[in-house]
Amino acid sequence: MVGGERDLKTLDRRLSTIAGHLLPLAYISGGPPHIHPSFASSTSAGDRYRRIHGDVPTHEVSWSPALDESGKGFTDIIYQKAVGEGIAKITINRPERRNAFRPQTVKELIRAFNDARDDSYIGVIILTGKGNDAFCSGGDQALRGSDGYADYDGFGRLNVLDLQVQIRRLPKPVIAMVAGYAVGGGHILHMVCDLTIAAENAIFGQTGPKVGSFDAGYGSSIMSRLVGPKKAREMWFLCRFYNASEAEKMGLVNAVVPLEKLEQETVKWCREILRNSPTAIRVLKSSLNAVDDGHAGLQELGGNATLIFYGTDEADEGKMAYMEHRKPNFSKFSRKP
Ligand SMILES: CC(C)(COP(=O)(O)OP(=O)(O)OC[C@H]1O[C@@H](n2cnc3c(N)ncnc32)[C@H](O)[C@@H]1OP(=O)(O)O)[C@@H](O)C(=O)NCCC(=O)NCCSC(=O)CCC(=O)c1ccccc1C(=O)O
Repeated sequence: MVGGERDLKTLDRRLSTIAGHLLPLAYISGGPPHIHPSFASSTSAGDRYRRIHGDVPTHEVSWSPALDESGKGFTDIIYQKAVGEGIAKITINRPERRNAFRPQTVKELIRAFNDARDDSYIGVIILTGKGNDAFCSGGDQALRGSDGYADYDGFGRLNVLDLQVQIRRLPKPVIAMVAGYAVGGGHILHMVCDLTIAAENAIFGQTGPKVGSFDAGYGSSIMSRLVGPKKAREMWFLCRFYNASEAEKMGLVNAVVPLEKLEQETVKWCREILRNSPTAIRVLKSSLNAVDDGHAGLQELGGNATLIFYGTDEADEGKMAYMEHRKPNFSKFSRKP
């Protein structure tokens, strides 16, 4: 093949690739056609990715109980890991209180999230609530005192704020799996998760101003990002509840599925993520949070750059020179344009 012919073929191939990525006209004029998330696919039938990888498996997941390094059990949560796949599931287990959290609940959640972060086999974490009535109804109002929420030791705390930061900084995707109520501090917990899969019976909303509370941190700023400043004011000022399909339209959730399919669909999303590069996912999570998280967000993103840089010969040359008491030879590394 002569040069010109080859160039034309390359151009033709590139044009068809670009065309494949463009939205169909119907999308642009009338918005996307409604595809039930269960049937939505990451790839079009017959494309190369699908031929190589096949469909995302939908077989039933098998959970086994998990502990953290302390070996201590949990009372307020259930911590599980999927057998043979990198998924952890953390369940708030106070259904008699609509999964309201107390300081003990939050301490246990922090322990479980820490463990899932440290376990290199785990790539995705699901946060959910026990039963079908509630994901989480926020702070346990029966334990609220003048200095926060107090349980065993009598000291008031707002340790759920530490949990929110932990979820944001955790370098693995966290998926909120919501059935029933996600209200008050429970609504904020789902918002700080990376993705939310909701059952058709899910109900979302803030209640703080009704019960003399508010979250002026992530609960306000992240919400404003998710649903827009006007809608965020509506949610906080009026304290209305929104059903799953309203929440989906507002951009609060990624998908709405029948209640009986909730875990199956959530696990499918986990499996789809687990097929992808963990480092790409890690850096993307920190970059998607970076602007909103200010210096802490940049620090997280910057830490990822350092982590990746340590894997290069250039960084290794610096370390080896120090260890061998010699000058580093950085001249062999190009100053890339
Ligand atoms: C969730 C409901 C809408 C469910 O209604 P329904 O299905 O009819 O059930 P009920 O009969 O109301 O509830 C069953 C049972 O559970 C108890 N319960 C439910 N929620 C709580 C709760 N949050 N605290 C304590 N107890 C709760 C309820 O009393 C019943 O018990 P009985 O013994 O049978 O009476 C509805 O239950 C409801 O509206 N719940 C209250 C929701 C709420 O207002 N939550 C608190 C919002 S404020 C908050 O979460 C602050 C949290 C916080 O820590 C914080 C502080 C400062 C900054 C940030 C944060 C933060 O981000 O979290």
